[in-house]
Amino acid sequence: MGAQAAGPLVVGVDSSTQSTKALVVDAVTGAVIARGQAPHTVSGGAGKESDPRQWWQALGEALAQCGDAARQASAVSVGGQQHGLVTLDAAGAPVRPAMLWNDVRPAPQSERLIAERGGAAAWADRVGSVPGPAFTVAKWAWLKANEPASAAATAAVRLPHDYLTERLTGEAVTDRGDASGTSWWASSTESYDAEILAHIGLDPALLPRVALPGEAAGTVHAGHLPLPKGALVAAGTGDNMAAALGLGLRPGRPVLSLGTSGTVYAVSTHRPADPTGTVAGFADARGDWLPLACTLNCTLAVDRVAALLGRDRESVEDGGEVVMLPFLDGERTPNLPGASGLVHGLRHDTTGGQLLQAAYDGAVFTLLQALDRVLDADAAPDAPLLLIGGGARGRAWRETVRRLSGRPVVVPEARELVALGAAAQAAGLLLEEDPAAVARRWETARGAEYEARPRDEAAWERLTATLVDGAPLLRR
Ligand SMILES: Nc1ncnc2c1ncn2[C@@H]1O[C@H](COP(=O)(O)OP(=O)(O)O)[C@@H](O)[C@H]1O
Ligand SMILES: O=C(CO)[C@@H](O)[C@H](O)COP(=O)(O)O
Repeated sequence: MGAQAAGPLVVGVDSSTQSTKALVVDAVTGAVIARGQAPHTVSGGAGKESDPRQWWQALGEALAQCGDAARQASAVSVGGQQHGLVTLDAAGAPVRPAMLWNDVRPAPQSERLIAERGGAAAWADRVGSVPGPAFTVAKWAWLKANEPASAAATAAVRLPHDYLTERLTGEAVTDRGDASGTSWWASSTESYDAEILAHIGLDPALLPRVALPGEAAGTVHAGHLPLPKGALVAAGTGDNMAAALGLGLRPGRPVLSLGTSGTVYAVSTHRPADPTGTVAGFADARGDWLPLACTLNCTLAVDRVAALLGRDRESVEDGGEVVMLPFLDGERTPNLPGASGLVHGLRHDTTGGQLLQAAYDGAVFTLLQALDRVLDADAAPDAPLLLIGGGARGRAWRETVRRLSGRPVVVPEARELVALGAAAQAAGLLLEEDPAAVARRWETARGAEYEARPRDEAAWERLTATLVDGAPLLRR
């Protein structure tokens, strides 16, 4: 147990790629009273899949670690990894494992869908995003083409967070934030797009209701989790939208998140529609927008390079001119689903530490390249970057971001911003307040500030040139 509670308790959940994290939080002060975490298994190889039942089990374990505090909660909310395709049969059991956001097998379906419905600009204009392989629409098309029996047996389609919300409440409910990562929810109309659903042969009756911002999904109905029956359950949202809530973000404040995925985003008052597909035009959980770019290769890729080199993740070294594009899983930003890692400029005197630093540089470069596209007129050009996610705890990550961005960086003290954002959503529901205002009251964005350093232009140019010159290899 952590601090003593002064107000009612709320639970915030982050069901992300690698694990479920649960926080019990004082709704008035934001003090974290208890926390728990339990791991998930992700399949290796070409496909990335997880069993949704394991997320539910992990949720139970993480809540159990919170002890009595979870049993006293008045409201709960679940933030979850975006885009995952959860297919359930008529009894609510998974037809097959969920296909995750980082599963690049639907690349051919993504290309076909873009071409069949007027090209990239038409998609961006209509739904807000160009549907790359990450988007749920491409995953459903892959399932129809490759496993028609599984598609035919599907009686309900869910995203990870609303699968868990439904198991908690018995209600089929999602929210605009996570729905905007499907590409069958259109940002231009803020509703499911009947024409796109007809095009991919998905019956709208299989989808959950989209709750309005601030609306409840229901109450806890299942007795088998350590949560009080009847506690309020908020609609929940995608993990990046939850982190935006958790930081109490105002429009124009840039965030860089270093986790299983790398993401850069900012809240915007303008509906995004990037025809290049670099920026996903997500909705946020409140009624604004969340333009975001996401990479597939972030902390796991750099940790893998460190392991290959037999080095601790912090033992980087300056100098040399070696460049690495650590696209171990293919890449989403830039859209190179078939790519693998590329090293250029290796010399006899290149050290292991320099090679590891090159992996950090490559991972951070791809995110920062997308940042300029993410930021719009709402953003001040020199606004400090909020650095979050597991990687934000690492010195090598932080110093790489400072050296390649040329911006000041703030690392919030609060660690679990997705779970905190879900907790703020639950508190907002309970106290009838704006969840972002709740998070600002909790001062979740407070943290150590690091001043801007001049950008390392030479490294930036080497990375840009390697990406351009390496294109034929990366596109294979
Ligand atoms: N102290 C640390 N320094 C650097 N990286 C860290 C540290 N602690 C955790 N990480 C990295 O954070 C990653 C997990 O980040 P997290 O944001 O929790 O993941 P997820 O995106 O699945 O929620 C791990 O893959 C690990 O590489
Ligand atoms: O696909 C995206 C964003 O579009 C990812 O950010 C996922 O939402 C997975 O998040 P993490 O497990 O890294 O938190």
